[in-house]
Amino acid sequence: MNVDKLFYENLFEGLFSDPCQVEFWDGDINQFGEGDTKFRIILREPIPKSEIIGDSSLAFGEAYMQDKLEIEGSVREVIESLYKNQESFLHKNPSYLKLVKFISNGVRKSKENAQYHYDIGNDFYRLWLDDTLTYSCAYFKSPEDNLLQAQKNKVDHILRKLNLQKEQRLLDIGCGWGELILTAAQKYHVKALGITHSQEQYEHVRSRIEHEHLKDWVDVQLLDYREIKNQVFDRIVSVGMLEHVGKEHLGEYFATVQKLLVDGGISLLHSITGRDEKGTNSWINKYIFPGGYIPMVSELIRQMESHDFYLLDVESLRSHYTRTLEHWAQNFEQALPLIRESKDESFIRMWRLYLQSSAASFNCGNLDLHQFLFSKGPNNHLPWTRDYIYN
Ligand SMILES: C[S@@+](CC[C@H](N)C(=O)[O-])C[C@H]1O[C@@H](n2cnc3c(N)ncnc32)[C@H](O)[C@@H]1O
Repeated sequence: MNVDKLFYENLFEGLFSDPCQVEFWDGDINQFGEGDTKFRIILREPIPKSEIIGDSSLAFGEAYMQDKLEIEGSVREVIESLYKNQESFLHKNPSYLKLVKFISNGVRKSKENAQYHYDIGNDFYRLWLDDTLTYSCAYFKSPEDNLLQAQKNKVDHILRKLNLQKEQRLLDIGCGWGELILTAAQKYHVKALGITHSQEQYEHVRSRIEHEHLKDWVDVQLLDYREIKNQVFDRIVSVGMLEHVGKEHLGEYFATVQKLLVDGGISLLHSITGRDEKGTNSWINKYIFPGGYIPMVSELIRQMESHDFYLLDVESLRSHYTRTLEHWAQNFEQALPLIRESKDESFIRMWRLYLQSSAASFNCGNLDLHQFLFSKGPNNHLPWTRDYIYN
């Protein structure tokens, strides 16, 4: 028997928690696990052993992108089947435990990283996000909520938590396509500033401000969170942006919020959180979110304490992110004929893997989503119960 095949057979043996088949490049088919096969992996050509040993996530992710590896069945189920067998997965993929390399996300690098992900066409994002182009975990108050409703629920939920008062100044760090700042100005009559690194988001928000006649209330600027000078805010919110900051810069993020918030001011941080210090997956880091780092809850709470913030409330929305990703992944597949007009197959396979593997990670609990509410110094004006958020 060919030595390469033995390597693969050892690798796949006991790797998945479900029975599956692997079809090799020469037509040989191996069954792993007993019972009805849940999925089938087709290796159209061998992936070099050195690549798998060096970094299995990267090696298999790239093989999938390049169509050297095909999956018959659900991509998400394959990844969940891996994650559910955590011990065997880690034993066979020691490279997975490597700590993330030091990443220096200075202002210039952060901008470059953000533009890599976001400036690939608003038309592309329009095809699979909801109409408000909200690109973060939604909030499904009822199982019947569609994605648009759930994204609006999320924005409302956050704005309620912030306990906004008329004429207050609100800063949104990483405002995306602007739904939160526009809604805040319309519903609560606050003065809102949104910042983003993405040129395309910036132009979209500017045109929404114009169309919705909100020039006196809402502003958007192309700025890094470290570039805001000579201004203070009563409320600071950041939704789905901290994941871009990087482990080495978390302190800088909290120091910035500390500097920009008035005494007694309130901030809400909505971020993906992880369960170990690895912080990110190497394939995701190379192809989807360069410079990204998923912090642990404990790291964030330590940062809040060392920057003298008062933690008010923490909420997990993990299952809501699984469902959000299911919506995005389904919209993405439905939009494929249109996506194919501007994107090639390797891009499509890359995004499919990103959306499906993220859904698997949230569903298996490797990733979570937390909203943290905290104040600069004690705030004695907030209502005494959480009723103000829910009523
Ligand atoms: C996942 S999107 C979330 C957008 C929006 N908050 C939402 O919920 O739809 C992340 C946002 O963070 C912004 N961003 C990333 N790095 C940034 C930085 N260093 N300074 C300011 N904004 C940044 C991106 O430009 C993008 O707008």
